[in-house]
Amino acid sequence: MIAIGSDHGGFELKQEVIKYLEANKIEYKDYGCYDQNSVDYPDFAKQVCQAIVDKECEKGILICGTGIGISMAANKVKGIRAALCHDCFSAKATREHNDANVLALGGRIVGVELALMIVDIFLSTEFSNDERHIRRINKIEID
Ligand SMILES: O=C(CO)[C@H](O)[C@H](O)COP(=O)(O)O
Repeated sequence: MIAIGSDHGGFELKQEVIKYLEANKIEYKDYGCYDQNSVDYPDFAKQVCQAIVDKECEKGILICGTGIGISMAANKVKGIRAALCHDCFSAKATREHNDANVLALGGRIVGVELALMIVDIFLSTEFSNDERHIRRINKIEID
């Protein structure tokens, strides 16, 4: 199950990502927002990240205007490794090297086709399980 959330700046792209998930029969839960009215991105980051921490969802996708604020908020949550990716290489590398569990996107930055390619790579790439990457990820964790 994928948790997805956005603010108003990411709303349009979130709807496109949802269409992609549905077309590919990928289960998801939409934590909002549900229209283009102005909202605060940390509220949606918190809900999506909590779903992952609670193991209700395996991974998350968070979208705001730039992807920056929402990834900052997500990375404050213990156990969350959010990666802001606007290219395919980063999406692959962050799964293989960082075992990122949240993908952040900027709805005002990236086009739909590229965003969907990034989502596809992020969701289909496994963590390498390499000892050096595990060691480094463990050093990121906050108390
Ligand atoms: O990208 C964002 C945070 O990083 C927000 O989507 C952006 O700041 C919202 O801006 P506004 O309230 O002017 O629509």
